[in-house]
Amino acid sequence: MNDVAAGDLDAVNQDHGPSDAARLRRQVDALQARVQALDCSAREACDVHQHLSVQETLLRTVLDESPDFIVLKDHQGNFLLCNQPVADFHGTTPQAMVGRHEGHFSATREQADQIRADVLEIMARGRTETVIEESIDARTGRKRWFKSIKKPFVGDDGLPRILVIAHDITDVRRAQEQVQQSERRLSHVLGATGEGVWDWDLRSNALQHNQRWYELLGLQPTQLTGTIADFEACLLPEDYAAVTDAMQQCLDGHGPYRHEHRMRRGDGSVIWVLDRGDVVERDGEGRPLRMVGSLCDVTERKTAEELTQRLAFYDALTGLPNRRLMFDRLQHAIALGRRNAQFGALMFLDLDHFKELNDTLGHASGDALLLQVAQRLQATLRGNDTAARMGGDEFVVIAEDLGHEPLKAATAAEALGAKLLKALSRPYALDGALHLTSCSLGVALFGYPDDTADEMLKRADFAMYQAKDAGRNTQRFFDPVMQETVLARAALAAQLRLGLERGELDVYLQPVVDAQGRRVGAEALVRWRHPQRGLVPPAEFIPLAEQNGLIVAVGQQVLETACRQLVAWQADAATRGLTLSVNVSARQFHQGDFVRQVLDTLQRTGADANLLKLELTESLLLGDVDEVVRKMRTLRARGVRFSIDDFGTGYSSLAYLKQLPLDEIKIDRSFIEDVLGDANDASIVQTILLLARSLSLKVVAEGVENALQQDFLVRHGCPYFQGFLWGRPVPASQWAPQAA
Ligand SMILES: Nc1nc2c(ncn2[C@@H]2O[C@@H]3COP(=O)(O)O[C@H]4[C@@H](O)[C@H](n5cnc6c(=O)[nH]c(N)nc65)O[C@@H]4COP(=O)(O)O[C@H]3[C@H]2O)c(=O)[nH]1
Repeated sequence: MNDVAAGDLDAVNQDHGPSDAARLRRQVDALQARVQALDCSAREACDVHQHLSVQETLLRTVLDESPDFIVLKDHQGNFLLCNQPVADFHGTTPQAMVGRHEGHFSATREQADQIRADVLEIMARGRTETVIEESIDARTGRKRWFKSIKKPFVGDDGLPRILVIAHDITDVRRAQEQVQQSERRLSHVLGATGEGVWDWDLRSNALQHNQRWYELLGLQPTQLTGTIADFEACLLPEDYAAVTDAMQQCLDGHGPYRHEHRMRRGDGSVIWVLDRGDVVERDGEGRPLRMVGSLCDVTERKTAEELTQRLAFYDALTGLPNRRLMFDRLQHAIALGRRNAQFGALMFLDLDHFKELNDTLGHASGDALLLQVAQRLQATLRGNDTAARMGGDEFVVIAEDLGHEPLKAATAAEALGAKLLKALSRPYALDGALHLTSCSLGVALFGYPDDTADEMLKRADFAMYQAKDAGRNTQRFFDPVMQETVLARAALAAQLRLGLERGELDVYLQPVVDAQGRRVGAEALVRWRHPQRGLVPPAEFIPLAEQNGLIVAVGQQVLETACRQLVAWQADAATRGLTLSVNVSARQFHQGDFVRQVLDTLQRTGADANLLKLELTESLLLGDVDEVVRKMRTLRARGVRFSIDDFGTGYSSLAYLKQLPLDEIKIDRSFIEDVLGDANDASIVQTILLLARSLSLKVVAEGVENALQQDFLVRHGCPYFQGFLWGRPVPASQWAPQAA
C-alpha cells in the first residue's frame, strides 16, 4: 500500500505542483499511520477474540458438564444463557433457549408464569435466595425437584439479571417421601391396632407421641412438657422402680424393653399397659441415643387375669386365701423359718356346731357367719400372719416369727390362739338377731429341720380334733410336751390373777450399801406366796405377767407396798432417809396413766418422792424416746429418781443416756460374777464406772457375793453395792437394824 501511495504522489506532483504534493504526503502519512494502528488493533482484537473463544469454549464445557442446571436470565425472565442439562431437560438446545422462557418449552403456562413471576420478584428484592421447586422433565414427562440458588445482579446495560443454579434433589426427595409414606403407613397400622407410639431422644430427653398415645392416657399435648418426665409422671409410684429397671436393661443393651404396668390417666383413672420398645440409635461407644416404642391398653386382659387369679387362689365368699394359696404360703413360711431359725405356728380352726346353724338358719346366714369369722380373723392377726379358708367352716392361720425357742413360740402361739378364740366367741349379728358360736383350734409348731407343709397340716388337724374332744371352744397343741407347758403356763397365769386378788404377793427388801458397808437404801423385790408351791421367784412369774398384762397390777401393788415401807421407815431415825428402789417393767411404764399412778400412790401413802427410785431396764428406753423422756421428766420434777437396771446388757447409746434425767446406773450382776476371773468383764465394769463418773451418775454394783469382788470394785471407785455379801432379800418384817 505504501508503494501505491508513493506512485500516486509522484502523479500529484506532476499535475498540481509541490505544495499540493506535500499536503497530500502528510495526509498519506496520516492515513498510513491510522492504517498501521488499525492493523495493530485488528491483530489485538484477533488475539482477544481467540482468547475469548477459548474462554467461552472452556466455560461452555464447564457449564455443560455440570450436573446442576445453570441459567442466566434477563430482566424479563427470558433465558440469556443455559447449560446443556437445562436444554436436555426441556428437550431442546441451549442456543434455542436463548431469548425465550420456560413457557416455550415443557412447562405449563401457569408454571412458566409462576417461575417468571418468582424470578422477577427475586430480582426486585435483590437478594440471593434458595428455593425448592418442581418441574416436569420434557423427556420423561415426570416431575422432578430442584433446590435452586437464585442470585440477582445488574448487567452491563444497567438492567437486572439473575443467575440460577438448580440442583436436582429428586432422588433425595423421593427417598424422603418414601420414608414419610412408610411412617404414615406404620402410623395407620399402629392406629388400627390401638398402639400409642413414643419416641424418646436421649440426647435432649425429648419425648414425642402419636395422637393415640394422648388418647390412651386422656392427655392433651399442651398439658405435657414434651420430655421423659411426662411418662414418669403417669407411672404409679409403686411401679416406678420396676419400669425404670426394665427400661435400663434395654438401654444397657440387654434386648428389647417389654413391661406391663399401670399408668394414671389425665382423669385420675388407672389403666394397665403393655409397653414395648427398643433402642434404635447408639453412638460410636454404644451409648443409647434414641429409643422408640409403643404401648397398648391391656386393662381388660389384666382385669380378667386378676379375676382368674383371685378365683384360683382366693376364696370367693370370704376373699381369704384358699387352700392352694395357703399351702404355698405355708411352704414358704416353713422354709423362711428354717433359714432364720424362727419358729412359727400353724393353726387349724373349725367352727363348733356350724352344720346345725346352717341347717336351722339357712345357707345365707351360714355364709354371713363365715364372712364375719373371716373378718374377725383378719382383724385379730398381725400384718404378716395369714388367715385362709380351707373350705366349709374350716379356717387356717399361719403365724410366723414367734421366736427362736420352741417354748417361747408355743407361749406366743397359745396367746394368739386365746385371742382368736375370744374374738370368734363374741356374738354374731345374723338376720337381725345375735348368735353365739365358738371354734376349736389345733396348733402345730413348725421350725424343726424336717418339717413339711403336709405334715404340719395333718398335725394341726389332729390337734383340732383333740380340741373338739376336749369340749370345744378351746385350743390344743399337737406336741404333748408343748401342750403340757402351755397348759401349765395358762394355769399359772390364772392362779396369779387369783393370787393378786388374794394378796399373795409379798415385797422383799435387799439392802444397798456404800463402800463402808453402811445401808443407804434397799431394792424392793416381789415374791409370790403360792398356796401349794410355796415361794415362787419373780423370774418364773414376771415374764408371764408381762405377757398377759398382769404386770401392771403386780407393779402397782409393789409400788404401793414400797411407798408404805418408805413411810414406815420415816418413823424410825435408824431408817429415815433410806431410799427404796422399785422395778418398773416396760409394759407398766408405757401405760398411758403411769405418771398419774405413781403420783397418786405417793400422795395416797404420804411417801417422800425423793426417797423413791424407779428402776428401768435398758430395753424400756428403746421405745418412743420422746414419751420416755417426757414421763421421766414429769416424775423427776416431783422428786422421783431414776436408775437403769442391768446396765451393760442392753443397747444404751451414750448420747441418749445424757438426755435422760437419770440418777444412777446398776451394773448387771453377770459382770460382777466373773469380775475377778474374766478380763473382759473386769474391763466392762471399769468402763461403766468411768462412764458413770463422766455422766455424774451414781453406780450400784449388783450381785456382790464376796469381799474380793468388793475390793476390786472399791479399788476402781465403785461407791455403792448390793448383794448377798450384805444380805439376801428378806421380808420387810425381817429388815434388821443396821449392823454396827
Ligand atoms: N446370785 C445372786 N443374786 C443376787 C445377789 N444379790 C441380789 N441378787 C438377785 O438379783 C436380783 C436383782 O434384781 P433385778 O436385777 O432387778 O432383777 C429382778 C427384776 O428384774 C425382777 N423383779 C423382781 N421384783 C420385781 C417387781 O416388783 N417388778 C418387776 N417388774 N420386776 C421385778 O425379777 C428379777 C429377779 O429378782 P430376784 O429373783 O429377786 O433377784 C434379785 C436378787 O435376789 C447376789 O449376790 N447373787
